[in-house]
Amino acid sequence: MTAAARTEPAAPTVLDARGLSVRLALESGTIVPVRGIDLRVRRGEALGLVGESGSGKSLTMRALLDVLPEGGSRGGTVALETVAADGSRVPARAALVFQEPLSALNPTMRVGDAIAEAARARGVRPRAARALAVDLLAQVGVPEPERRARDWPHELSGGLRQRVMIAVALAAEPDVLFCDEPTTALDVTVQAQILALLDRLRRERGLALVFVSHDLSVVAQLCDRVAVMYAGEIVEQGPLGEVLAGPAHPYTAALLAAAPALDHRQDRLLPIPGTPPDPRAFPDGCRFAARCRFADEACRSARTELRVVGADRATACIRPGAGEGVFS
Ligand SMILES: Nc1ncnc2c1ncn2[C@@H]1O[C@H](COP(=O)(O)OP(=O)(O)OP(=O)(O)O)[C@@H](O)[C@H]1O
Repeated sequence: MTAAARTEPAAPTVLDARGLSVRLALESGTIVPVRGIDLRVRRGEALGLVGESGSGKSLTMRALLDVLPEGGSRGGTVALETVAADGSRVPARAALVFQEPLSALNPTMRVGDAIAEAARARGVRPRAARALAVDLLAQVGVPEPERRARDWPHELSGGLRQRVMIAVALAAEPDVLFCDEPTTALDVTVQAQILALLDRLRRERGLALVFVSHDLSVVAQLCDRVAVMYAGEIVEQGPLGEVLAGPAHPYTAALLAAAPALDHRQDRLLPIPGTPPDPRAFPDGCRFAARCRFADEACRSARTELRVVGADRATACIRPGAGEGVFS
């Protein structure tokens, strides 16, 4: 796989979020851990949403799907629909793949039945749903699919379980597949196989992917575009190759320097010095300023809005490119 753009420019939009924010009502008060998120994903495109733990990736994804935790509400607009050439709008179907399939798969259901159930939820008849389950197991690379369809989730390895989870997701015939750290729990060889599978599915089916990860080098293997999150905001967005070659935000540059080598000799993220701010007390101005070696007074009082810095590229840094080359 390469990071080259593979998406037709004219591919229709399937997901369009504008000014998305998340508000959480907690016992200790209300917080806004995510704000001002603009995201657009086209058919067949893979968008990576990357950032450290706690940056708001999962809440953003849950807000996009309107499945926020208790006490959560979203602001802004989310259009999960395809816009045809004639301008008509058709709702887009979405499915979700999690990090830990064992907790997502029903332990009392054979894996074939779990896939068939997902197909039946969109009206497929029982016999056809069972046949589809075996077919989907084959499509996601599960060997001996007829036999494996009768297995229980706990009988499968982590990699096979993740393939089953992807088959469950595909049974819903999604236009957009949301993946939340789907390979984080897997060893690097199996991780590469699952990424290759997701890449094949999007090419064969025109599936759009929203791929959430803390690991930029994983995102780099799969995605055409990347949105970098920090402290609940997108701080940089653009085509993957361009962002990697010349990060326009010092946080992206720091993430890049901390990312495991693309050859996976290193399997964990090296921490960036300092810690992200608490959503209960986000600072005014640039939220990365306290950890940024280029920050000055202007940064601490600046309005951090994404600014266009090139074709299809945006950064929230008021000095785009300040950290370029310094962290690497
Ligand atoms: N139910 C909740 N109650 C209180 N705070 C929450 C809740 N869910 C998320 N948060 C807070 O919102 C912020 C964003 O969380 P989120 O889970 O979206 O981050 P993330 O980038 O997905 O992190 P991770 O990679 O660890 O999942 C964090 O500071 C988190 O502590």
